[in-house]
Amino acid sequence: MSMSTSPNDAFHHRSLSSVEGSSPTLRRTTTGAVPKQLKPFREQDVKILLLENVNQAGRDILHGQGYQVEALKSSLPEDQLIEKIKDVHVIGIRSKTKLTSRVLAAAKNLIVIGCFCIGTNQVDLQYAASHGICVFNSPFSNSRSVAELVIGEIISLARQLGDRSNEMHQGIWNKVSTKCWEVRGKTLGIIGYGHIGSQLSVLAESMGMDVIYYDVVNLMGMGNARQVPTLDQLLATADFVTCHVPELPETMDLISTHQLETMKQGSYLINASRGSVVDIPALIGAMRTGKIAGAALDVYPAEPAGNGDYFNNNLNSWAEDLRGLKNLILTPHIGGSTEEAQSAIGVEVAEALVRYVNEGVTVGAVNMPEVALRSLTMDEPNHARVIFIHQNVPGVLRRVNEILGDHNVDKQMSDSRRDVAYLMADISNVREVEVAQLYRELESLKERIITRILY
Ligand SMILES: NC(=O)C1=CN([C@@H]2O[C@H](COP(=O)(O)OP(=O)(O)OC[C@H]3O[C@@H](n4cnc5c(N)ncnc54)[C@H](O)[C@@H]3O)[C@@H](O)[C@H]2O)C=CC1
Ligand SMILES: O=C(O)CCC(=O)C(=O)O
Repeated sequence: MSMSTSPNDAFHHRSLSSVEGSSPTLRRTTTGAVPKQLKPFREQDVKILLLENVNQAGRDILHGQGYQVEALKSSLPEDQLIEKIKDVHVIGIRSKTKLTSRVLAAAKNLIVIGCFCIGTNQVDLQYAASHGICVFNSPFSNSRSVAELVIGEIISLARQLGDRSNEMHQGIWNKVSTKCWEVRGKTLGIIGYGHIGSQLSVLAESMGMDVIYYDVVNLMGMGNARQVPTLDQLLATADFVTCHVPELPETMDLISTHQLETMKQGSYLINASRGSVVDIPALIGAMRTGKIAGAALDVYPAEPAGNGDYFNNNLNSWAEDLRGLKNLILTPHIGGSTEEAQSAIGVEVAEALVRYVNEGVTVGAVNMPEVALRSLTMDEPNHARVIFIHQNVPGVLRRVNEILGDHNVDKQMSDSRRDVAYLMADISNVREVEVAQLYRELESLKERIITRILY
């Protein structure tokens, strides 16, 4: 049975008591009616693959639905991923699993991807959308954790804490104050003033720093922070420069030789965004000359799939040069790795996946139009929810409404995003045989990407 499409399986509703006991998404509607769980499938038929050690809180929510959940601690190399993804309906990943068009082409049953992180650059979002695969992420559950890590790094770099600690671990007492600074009164330059950048701005000002930021969008500064018109102006003014932009073609090597030359003598660079944003060989050169007095890197162009002694020249050709530098903090992509962030992300993304699988709701999706209708309730036993993902071309809605026309459409919503449109309609008083007929008719439309009927 293909869970994404078939309405033909036996009607299957859990008893109310078992639903209430287990469902984290169960809530009363504003009228007090209990939402009906919409399922054309048995929960145990829904196959979910979770990679990269998704937090237990998220796993519990998915297990609680009765889905089949396989959770692995690390990511998978492409060929193994292609094998594994073949029969799953849902995949959950973090930042390391690359869901390329090649991988997604093998995922014949996949209807939804959960990125248990902020970044979605690891997924071919357009390919996914054009194949009706919805993608969710957690847009800000780990922002505070990243901002706090950066605050720790600013102070650590200013005081050369990494070096002093390493020396003490080797038995060396090296009490120095030369080129060690307070951060009070220094200028922090934030590149990318989104969720993380703006949170960091507030924390930095509370330590007495002046904050400037550069962003491609005009944004209101928090507190006394000021937006500057060019990246070069930020680089020439800031004592500490920190990057919080997404991975995009425009942010590739955003900090390279010219930008490092533009920075102040003896300034510091932090990158906890994506490894492609900083040209690391150029940074190595700038640190060797003393132009850059210290740096902190949390992200790298190539990162290993799991934990182990992988940070060497086989992974990135310059890794051993980096490891030899002074006042350089290297962390293994832990910006969002706190208990608080991981459990919040686990809950947020798992709930979005459950809402999508069970109710077809796309609110919060990063590659699909956002569509929601209020939940069907137990008071509406013979209602069905039609979900029709289709190419966004003229005439489709007319044909869909011709098919739905013999039924009472209680409510309907449709929206589009680029080439893909998403229609959701609740129809009342339908019999199972009619559901199957509706399904067949919608499937026969040439613009159809995915049809799902939930009841
Ligand atoms: N190290 C880690 O563990 C983590 C890393 N991240 C990375 O941090 C990035 C930023 O996260 P958020 O602040 O939540 O994203 P966000 O989307 O809230 O903010 C990004 C900001 O960058 C701006 N921007 C885009 N292109 C730009 C450019 N060329 N120059 C200047 N500004 C530009 C945007 O206008 C936006 O204001 C994420 O995309 C992700 O890659 C996120 C979480 C954890
Ligand atoms: O912790 C993770 O797996 C990834 C964090 C990250 O880079 C993100 O949220 O974009």
